[in-house]
Amino acid sequence: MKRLVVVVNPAAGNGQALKKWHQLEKQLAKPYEVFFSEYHRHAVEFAQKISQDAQPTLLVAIGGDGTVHEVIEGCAGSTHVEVVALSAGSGNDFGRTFTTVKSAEEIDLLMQSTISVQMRIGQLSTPLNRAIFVNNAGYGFDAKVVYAANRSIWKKRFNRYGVGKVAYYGVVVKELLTYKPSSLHLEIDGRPHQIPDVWFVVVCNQSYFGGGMKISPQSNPVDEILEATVVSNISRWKLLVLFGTVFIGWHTKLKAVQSFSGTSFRFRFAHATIGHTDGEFCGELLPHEWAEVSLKPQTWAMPVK
Ligand SMILES: Nc1ncnc2c1ncn2[C@@H]1O[C@H](COP(=O)(O)OP(=O)(O)OP(=O)(O)O)[C@@H](O)[C@H]1O
Repeated sequence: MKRLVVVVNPAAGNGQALKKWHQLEKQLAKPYEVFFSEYHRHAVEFAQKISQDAQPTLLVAIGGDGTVHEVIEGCAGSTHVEVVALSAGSGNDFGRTFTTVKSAEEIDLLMQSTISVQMRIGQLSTPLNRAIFVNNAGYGFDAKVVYAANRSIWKKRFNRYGVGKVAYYGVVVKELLTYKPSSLHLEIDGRPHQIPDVWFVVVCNQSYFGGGMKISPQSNPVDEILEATVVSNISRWKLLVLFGTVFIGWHTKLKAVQSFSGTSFRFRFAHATIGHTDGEFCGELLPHEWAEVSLKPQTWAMPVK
């Protein structure tokens, strides 16, 4: 018999996760355990503990991409812990590709199921940092927006009134006006590419990033390859238009957008550039330091109904 454990990030989706949990707990059949994360990466520590027990477990992560990322990181490599999300964040890119649940009935079905699939995890290594990603890892303009938005006092203030996205768009415009593109040296399975004037590079395990933008339409988390999208040599205002076309996947036709596929990526920038994995800040890459991205031999188990 599987054990049911629910992880709730009370901060996710501006309190949406907590609301969804309160609705769910009224319908959920006992027994179950519930855990509330109290700080950044708390859910990693908890999922690690859970995966040390030998008991087969279904872990339901209630939150956004950051919460799902932390839970999967904590139990990566364990075959007896299955992870499924109940999307309650502001972006929820994970749920656009991977299985999610919405109700107690769906959780009940997964509790009875004996089938799960192994999904691959991406891995990012820099001289100072090592991180996993489920959705994508990016460096440049997009990471700068993530970083600035998460620290914006306006986001917190606007969030109180449920309009946090207004602050987010404000950050996008500010970064659009001030971000300085940098040249990129990118190697894919050993093949070198020198690309000047790069706004960002994002390596994807699935298609979506930034809350529904189909940045990498060909990415499929069950294959053995990753795709990198590089946006370069484009004016600030055309970049804004490009972000509009990303939602429908038309950006790949633009000259400023290059797509590459492979199993192992290495890159470095001429200027210090910050990065993210699954929308979580993952540190700065100093000029000429290498970042390496590959598919990790490890996997995480996703339950099947
Ligand atoms: N109790 C807590 N208080 C504040 N932050 C927390 C707490 N628990 C976890 N966190 C952090 O909250 C951050 C945001 O979580 P998450 O990404 O799930 O929500 P979101 O940002 O609303 O959604 P999305 O990433 O889909 O836009 C994560 O970095 C996580 O580490």
